[in-house]
Amino acid sequence: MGLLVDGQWHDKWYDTSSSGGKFQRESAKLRNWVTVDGAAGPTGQGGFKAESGRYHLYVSLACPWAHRTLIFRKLKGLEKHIDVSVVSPDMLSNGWTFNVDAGSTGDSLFNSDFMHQIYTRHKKDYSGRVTVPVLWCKQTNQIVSNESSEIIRMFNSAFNEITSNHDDYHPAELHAKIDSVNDLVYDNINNGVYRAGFATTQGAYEEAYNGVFMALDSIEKILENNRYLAGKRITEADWRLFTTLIRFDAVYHGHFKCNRQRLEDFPNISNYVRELYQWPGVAETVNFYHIKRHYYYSHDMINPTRVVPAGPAIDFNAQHNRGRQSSN
Ligand SMILES: N[C@@H](CCC(=O)N[C@@H](CS)C(=O)NCC(=O)O)C(=O)O
Repeated sequence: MGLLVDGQWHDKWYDTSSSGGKFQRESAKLRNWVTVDGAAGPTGQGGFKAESGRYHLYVSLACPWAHRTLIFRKLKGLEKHIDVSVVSPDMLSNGWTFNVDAGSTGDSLFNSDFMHQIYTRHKKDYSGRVTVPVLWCKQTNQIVSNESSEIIRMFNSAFNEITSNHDDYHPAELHAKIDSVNDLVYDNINNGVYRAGFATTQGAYEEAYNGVFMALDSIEKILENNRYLAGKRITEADWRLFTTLIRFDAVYHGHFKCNRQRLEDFPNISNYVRELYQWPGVAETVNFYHIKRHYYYSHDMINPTRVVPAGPAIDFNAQHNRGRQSSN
């Protein structure tokens, strides 16, 4: 684990000493948008027109943020149009690697050894964390975006004319609702589990832990009367939550100490996560070997023996009861 400073790799864990033991996530720095006609998006530069074969996605199958982009690539029929390289689950002194023996597909564009080489290929003297996902433009040889929440919005709409898939997971009439659910889920659940797991003081951990379960209790209530988080219709808010939920009992409950309850103990959430897991194409994006191996093996300051737990045994293919809610 580390970061680039003026293009040089430094092996360095997150510094929580100046923040009272709190983990603070660095915001993503590369924020251009692929658009239908190449016009600039809400942030960054223009020039990235949606075209088949022009973009490449770098992901980890362990990472919940990268997982969102893989799900949208599936749901939106983009597999033929956007190819993918998968890093190894082991993120050690060189950060993410393309070590094929350790579970990577290799870097199919440049045959690089390390993900940080993709960032320095983009900009020789890049400074910052080397995160996945990354959307790469093969035509201009640069990173378009390293922000998953924006990559899924590009995938949701920019390629519709190419794929003829007009499914919309961010419909205009639900923007406000989706934003409010996303705020609750991002701070307290998606990032909340990391804030609990990477906290280095008791107080910072407990604050994050309380947020995780406050938000899960709210979600459990929402799902009592609504099939999905924004009502009747599945939206990006559901997929953004799903990638944390599917990892929860396997990793966040134990490794990140989010252990008031397992998700299996929440009747609505546990059925809902099964419905989403069983959604066509989605199970293929979930890889529990990469998920467990990454966290338990890479974070040796949390788990110094690097022993990866064998369980839990959970059947995500079991029948769910969703669809019986009075949807509103
Ligand atoms: N804001 C980013 C966050 C991505 C992120 O933090 N990815 C993690 C993997 S789960 C990572 O690559 N971490 C490496 C690091 O922080 O050095 C997004 O949502 O795309």
